[in-house]
Amino acid sequence: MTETPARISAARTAAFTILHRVASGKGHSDDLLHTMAVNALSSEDRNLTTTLVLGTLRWQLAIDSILRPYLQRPFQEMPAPVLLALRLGTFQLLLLDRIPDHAALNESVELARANGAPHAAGMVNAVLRRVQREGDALKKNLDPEAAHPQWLLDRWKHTYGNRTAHSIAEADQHEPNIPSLFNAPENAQQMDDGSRLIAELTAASSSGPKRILDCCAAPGGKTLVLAARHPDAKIVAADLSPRRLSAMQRRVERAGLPNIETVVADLTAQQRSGPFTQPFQLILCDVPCSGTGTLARNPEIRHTIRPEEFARQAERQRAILSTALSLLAPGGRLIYSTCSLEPEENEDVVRSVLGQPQHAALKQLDIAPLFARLAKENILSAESATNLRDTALRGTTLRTLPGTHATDGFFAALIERPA
Ligand SMILES: C[S@@+](CC[C@H](N)C(=O)[O-])C[C@H]1O[C@@H](n2cnc3c(N)ncnc32)[C@H](O)[C@@H]1O
Repeated sequence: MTETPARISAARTAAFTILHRVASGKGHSDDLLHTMAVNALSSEDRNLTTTLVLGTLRWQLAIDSILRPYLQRPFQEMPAPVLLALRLGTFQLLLLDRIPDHAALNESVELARANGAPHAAGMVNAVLRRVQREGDALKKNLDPEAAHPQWLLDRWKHTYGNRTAHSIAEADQHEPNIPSLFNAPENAQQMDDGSRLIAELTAASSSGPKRILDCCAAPGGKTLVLAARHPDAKIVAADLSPRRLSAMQRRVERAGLPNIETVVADLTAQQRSGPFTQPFQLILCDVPCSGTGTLARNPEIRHTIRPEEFARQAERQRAILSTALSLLAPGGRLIYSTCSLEPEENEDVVRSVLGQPQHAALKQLDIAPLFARLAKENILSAESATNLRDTALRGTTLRTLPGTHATDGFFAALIERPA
């Protein structure tokens, strides 16, 4: 983190540094907001840093369309620090009521000056003063839809209808919901409700499995739920990334769970050796995905994602699902899940893989009865279970939607290999 010049607060310096790294493709906001440098800030500064980073990234597209007519040069020709200072300043002026205008304005000018653009300080000052003056009119144009790429919004409108697409866009502009879906917290692990729902549905889909496979396990939140629900099972937690898996291994050790074995493996390739020689009665296949259901939590995804990405993701997802299904024991069950809103990564993947001749024996089951089972085990209230059954199903699959449900957007399909 760069040193804080006297006239710039620690929070704004930290936010600027993180936004600069995100814009240069040098890290994800979520990781960068949890570094030692940020943890060393006071809790007030840490909170402000988080608000500034996530808020600016969430509103960036709408802010850019406000700024564009005020600028004499196209964005591409503008030095990154100038653009970032303008975005940060505009975000505070238009969207953060508790920040005094003079702090938002002056510190943004100083940020541009201190980060290699002293010549642009006058311009940043003039543009932000205009934003301040015209603030009331500009605020009316801050539409959540304008904060998303049009092509992505059009996809959601096509898949879910205009009204639902609008509520997804609205939900993306707010802090994610605090976990509240389940009756009791799980292991005091920080886990969002959508992720936990996937883990609980997986655990509930099988009784007394001897061997469980978590195919794409790191950082391991769902594995820990599976271990808590099936303490007598042997759990193999596989992941391609040694770095993510070793962080997971430390988490597993802290939780004191000897029944989890972590293993580095590429599940796009068939696996026959080591822990994969015996089949599994229960498999979670929580594949890597575009993450379009998590834009409130991961706001920058909307700035980097491209339409052609879904086909690339789907190719890898089909390969992983196919490997996982080949490891499923007779009578065994598998949950395929993503945090993507795109059918190409969800229903289409399941349909395509189940259509392959080697998987002809497999059957897709209705996921709905699992809600009742979670209620029966007092993991969900009866009311939540009924509500999910009535609102979070698309055909036989789970489909949670930001704005409709108090969770990120998750998909899950249940597959069985008949005994
Ligand atoms: C959605 S995340 C899994 C989250 C995890 N299930 C949890 O709840 O904490 C997807 C994971 O898949 C892993 N991955 C990506 N490609 C893989 C592959 N070919 N084989 C196995 N794991 C892979 C990534 O490293 C990442 O950790």
